[in-house]
Amino acid sequence: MNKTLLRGVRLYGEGDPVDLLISDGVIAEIGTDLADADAEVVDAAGQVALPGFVDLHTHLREPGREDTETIATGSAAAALGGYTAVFAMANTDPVADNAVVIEHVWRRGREVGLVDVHPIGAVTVGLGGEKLAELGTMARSAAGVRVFSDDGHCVADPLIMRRALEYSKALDAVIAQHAEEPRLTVGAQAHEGEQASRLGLAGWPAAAEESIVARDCLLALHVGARLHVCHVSTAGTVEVLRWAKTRGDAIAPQATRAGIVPQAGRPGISAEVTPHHLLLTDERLASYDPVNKVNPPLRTEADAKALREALAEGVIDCVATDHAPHAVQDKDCEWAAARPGMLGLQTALSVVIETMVRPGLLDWRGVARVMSERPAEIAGLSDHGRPLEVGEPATLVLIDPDASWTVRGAALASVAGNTPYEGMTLPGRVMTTVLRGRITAHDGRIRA
Ligand SMILES: NC(=O)N[C@@H](CC(=O)O)C(=O)O
Ligand SMILES: [Zn+2]
Ligand SMILES: [Zn+2]
Repeated sequence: MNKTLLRGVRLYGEGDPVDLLISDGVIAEIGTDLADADAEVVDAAGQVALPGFVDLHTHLREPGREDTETIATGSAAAALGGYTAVFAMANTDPVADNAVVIEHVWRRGREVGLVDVHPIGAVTVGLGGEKLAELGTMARSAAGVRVFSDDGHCVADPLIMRRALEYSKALDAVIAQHAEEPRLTVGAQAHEGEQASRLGLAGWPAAAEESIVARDCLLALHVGARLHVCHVSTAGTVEVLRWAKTRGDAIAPQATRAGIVPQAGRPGISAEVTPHHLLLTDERLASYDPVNKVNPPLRTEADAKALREALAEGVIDCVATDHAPHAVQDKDCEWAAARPGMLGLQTALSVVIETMVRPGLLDWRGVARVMSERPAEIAGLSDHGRPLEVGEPATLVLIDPDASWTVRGAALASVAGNTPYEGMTLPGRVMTTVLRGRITAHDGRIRA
């Protein structure tokens, strides 16, 4: 059966409920009282339909750390979280800095088939920050890489960063930067501020992020290339982005006159925020529980508030999970020895509802924008983040907006269980995820 009838959904949470007939991977009909004898019927009364989510920042850990996540388990977590496409970061072992590793991740993602897995290529060889990786070879591989990042590490050398931006421009790609001036974060354990002083933890100053973001925006504007800022965490970064985006719009014609042709089509400077930086703050560090350790660190309530407002306003373009599974032995240990990172794929939507929808900062159209349309646009995906209209790909998610659930790390699909939301009851539930007409997850279960 290649037909599915979704009954009683509200498109973007707006208007009266409609039925959606999916046939051969596309939305074939939208109307009321639709019927089709051959279709599988999904009763979705009262559920909100949005385009499938796109995560620009996922750590799938394969190859190398399959004891914490695999492409199969990470894809399952993604589908259960409402995602139809994820971008897999390059900090695997071996590093995805060449076409062989890239094509392995790409092929494995397709074999699993629950979500479109797009490998991100490393910017520098071995994430070492010294020598550019062969971006062109990765771009021309079967995976057609269009996002490059050394995430986990900052491309700290300004000349390497400039060259990376120049090459990426020629390849119609984007450089996603983990903005952290490494000289300012040597030994850092927590956001530099009152809480870190109280707890005796070495500080990670906001300026370590903001200085790199400012530098990279200037470089991207100078060469007319595309820059994407990963996991924005401070109010100051929001101010820098606001300035750079305004300047980007203003100087584009001048740049063209000076012979610098800006990369066409997609946004020049873009940025993401994680669900955990929207909801959690360094108040949580008082327990010294490393489940709260993440890079960049949890900041203050004033920062979180600025991030929520910037996301609502569009200064921050999208939500990305930075889903970062870690083994028990790397989390269940003393704070200083623990690895930074938290799970995010299955909790992202609920955290966005809690922090953005409930307080009235975003409506469901806004959720579609920050979790699907904008990330798809930034990465240049043409078949995700599409409007829910007849003839468009049936790549979508159905959400029960009134449900709530209690997070249990052990019950999540990831191999690892390091969720900071353990025991928390969060609003909204992903009911069904559909990828090109195929149901990948339904009612909390994967459909293989
Ligand atoms: N976010 C994290 O704290 N950790 C990430 C790396 C990264 O995103 O910088 C990881 O790979 O574990
Ligand atoms: Zn990072
Ligand atoms: Zn990351």
